[in-house]
Amino acid sequence: MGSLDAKPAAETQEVSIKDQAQLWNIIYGFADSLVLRCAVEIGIADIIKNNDGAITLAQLASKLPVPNVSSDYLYRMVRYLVHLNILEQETCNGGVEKVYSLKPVGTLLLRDAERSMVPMILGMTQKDFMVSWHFMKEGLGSGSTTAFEKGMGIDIWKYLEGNPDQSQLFNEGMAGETRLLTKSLIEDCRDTFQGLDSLVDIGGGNGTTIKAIHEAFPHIKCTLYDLPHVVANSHDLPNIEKVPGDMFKSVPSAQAILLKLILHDWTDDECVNILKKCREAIPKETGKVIIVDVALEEESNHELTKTRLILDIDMLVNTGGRERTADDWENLLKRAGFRSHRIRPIRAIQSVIEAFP
Ligand SMILES: C[S@@+](CC[C@H](N)C(=O)[O-])C[C@H]1O[C@@H](n2cnc3c(N)ncnc32)[C@H](O)[C@@H]1O
Repeated sequence: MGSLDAKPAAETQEVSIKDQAQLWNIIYGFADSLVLRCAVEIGIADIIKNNDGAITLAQLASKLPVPNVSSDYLYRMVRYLVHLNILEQETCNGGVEKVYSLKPVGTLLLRDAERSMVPMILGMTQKDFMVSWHFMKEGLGSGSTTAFEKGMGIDIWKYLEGNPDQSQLFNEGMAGETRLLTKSLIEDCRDTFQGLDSLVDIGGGNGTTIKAIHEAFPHIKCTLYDLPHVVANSHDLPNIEKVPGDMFKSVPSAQAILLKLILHDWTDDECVNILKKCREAIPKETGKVIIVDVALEEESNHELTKTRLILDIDMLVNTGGRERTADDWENLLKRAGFRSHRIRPIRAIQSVIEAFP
């Protein structure tokens, strides 16, 4: 008898309270996102920081930008944030009063912190960006149309082009979210950049990444390349050339090309198209394409696997792209005509994939 036959019928298997609770947690997963959004909207993290790092509920209520705060409502929100490991709760005055401070994750909710995730939280949880998740079923049978397009009637890049405020939030969100990633990229892959004389960051957003690379390696001639409306609103970038354009039409020439969080937005055929253009834009002997994207290990129990799989679903729903396994990368790079490549893990959710023409 095969092992499949050995299993009892599914409906006769024991189901525990724990199983049921697990499903409740999944059903209400959106509560985590939206309690977080509310915490950001009312600025809890900054209020705590500006109160010397610790605050009582009454103090917090008095500093919120909301009239007549209900202390019961606020307490229950704060209690949930403690449970989410965002706030720390301690007691003082002989255990009578509770005092709240920021856990390390909570510091990512500070508005002006270098690695703030506030724009990303506000961007990803705003109503327009949640519509696509309700169109997953329609996306399933759609061929080339994403759930985002099904829900919003327009693809994500056109939507951002027509909504400057959302576009700015998205670009700031990407920049904030990837500051830690860029730090790991620079620190863990110094040898990748050290010998380069020129580098183009394709789809470089508001220029945060290329600016950091230029600061770490000032000898490299750096270029930011992105869609015209994105380049027009990018940071002031001394000594960095800005080139507006469409990577599906052409890419500027350089010794190396950086594709950071780009290929996961596109289908395999679209990636092959982009990668072929990149291969033609770099020198055959000394050139390379530096890809920064997830290298998915589907079977792994690694602590970051869930995050990587969530990002894959995000790509599935919103951009039509995907997160890729080592085999997927190998196939893609072979199809685009690259001679060899190596995947380098860094201290990040993503890895670095160096591809040689
Ligand atoms: C997910 S963001 C990544 C931004 C940045 N590389 C980073 O790591 O934060 C994708 C970027 O690709 C850009 N993009 C989308 N379509 C493009 C195109 N056809 N040509 C050039 N850039 C494009 C977007 O404007 C956006 O800045």
